Amino acid sequence: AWMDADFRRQLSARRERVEDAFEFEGRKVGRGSYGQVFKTKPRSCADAPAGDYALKQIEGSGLSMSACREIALLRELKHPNVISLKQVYLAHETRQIWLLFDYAEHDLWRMINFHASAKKCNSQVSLPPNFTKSIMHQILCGIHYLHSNWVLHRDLKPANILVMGATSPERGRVKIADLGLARLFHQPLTPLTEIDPVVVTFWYRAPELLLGARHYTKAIDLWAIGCIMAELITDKPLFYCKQEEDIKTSSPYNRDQLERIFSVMGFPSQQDWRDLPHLPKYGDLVRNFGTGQQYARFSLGRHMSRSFGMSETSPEFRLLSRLLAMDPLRRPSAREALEDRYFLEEPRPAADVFNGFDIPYGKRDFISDSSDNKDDLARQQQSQPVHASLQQYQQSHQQALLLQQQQQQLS
Ligand SMILES: Cc1ccc(-n2nc(C(C)(C)C)cc2NC(=O)NCCN2CCOCC2)cc1
Repeated sequence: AWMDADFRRQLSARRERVEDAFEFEGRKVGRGSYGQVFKTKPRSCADAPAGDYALKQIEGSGLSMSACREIALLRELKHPNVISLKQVYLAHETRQIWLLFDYAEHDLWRMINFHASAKKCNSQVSLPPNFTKSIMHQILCGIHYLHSNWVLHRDLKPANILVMGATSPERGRVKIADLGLARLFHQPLTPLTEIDPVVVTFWYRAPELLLGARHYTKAIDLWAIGCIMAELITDKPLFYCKQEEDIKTSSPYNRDQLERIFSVMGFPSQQDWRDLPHLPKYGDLVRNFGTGQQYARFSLGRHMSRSFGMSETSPEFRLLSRLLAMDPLRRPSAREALEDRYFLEEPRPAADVFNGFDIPYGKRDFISDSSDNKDDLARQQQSQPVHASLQQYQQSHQQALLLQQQQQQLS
């Protein structure tokens, strides 16, 4: 071995083991193709500050390409709205890699599902008037930081927008993360469904990607942020499209997803999107949709005003329509979006997106090894979790609230 055996023994004896520093038995909160995540607390002997941490055990063993990329990328990045990597543990015996992060109790996927379910049974949840504005402001700040460092996210969706919980010193702060799945391949053309049986969702994918654009761009991230803004306002995915089971298409062209986008946005004219005819899949588009006359009367303004009573002259709508420009060249940069009037007028965005309001969401459930966590699978599909019934969801939520209250009384 290249290293003196005695020196290796010394290093090994001194190396801090993750199981010695953290308690994580039975505290798994997430699992997917990327690995698994535990909610942990440092043991008294550890030198980590008290509080909750997320321990991600990377799938596979040894320094895989993705592990290398995640560590190399995260250790360079430091911004309040981007998840921060606290520590890396290399278990030499098992060649396991563990990443330590701050723990985020909430994420937009669970939060939006909670509001959607509450709406369905007419039990309104009170939220600050600047709730959407605060979340949007922090997402754009985080993405502006990433884009300034020439880091593209490529897979922005509600599940990847984490929010710190009540017990965190950063209560109500947005942290952009990437829980994996789309991370292994960078080219937009690689069929992700080959690496993971879980169907990937196209609801947040920009139209140019669906029409064969060969490279991710910053504008692709801004489109996804527009989709997230609409979903925060309406509690429904703007471009919701049923996922055919195990789509094996290797082409990026997804007719149903494009159909959904056109039925909300209208069909892009030559004036709207000059470069459209130069996209690789333009031929398929013409074959499937012709001149798009059937979408002539559709527009985002019509959709948002008819379905959600949103005024087309409101600053909120104007920013939304800028972000959802069909032509990527017409979408604002993150900085230009942050300078939009929407963020300058009252109520101003807050550092705590809950603005001191009680946080109504339950804590993350621990998942057992036996049962596949349908929530986790649904989250990866970014499709709505299939709750056997709303009552079941409510009951489990009520139980969670009750348990939380009992725990608070005990502590
Ligand atoms: C291969 C690879 C995978 C992920 C990343 N990646 N990229 C990001 C940016 C900076 C773009 C937001 C974040 C991560 N990793 C995680 O979020 N990791 C998850 C952290 N979470 C886990 C659950 O608990 C909170 C922290 C990079 C490369």
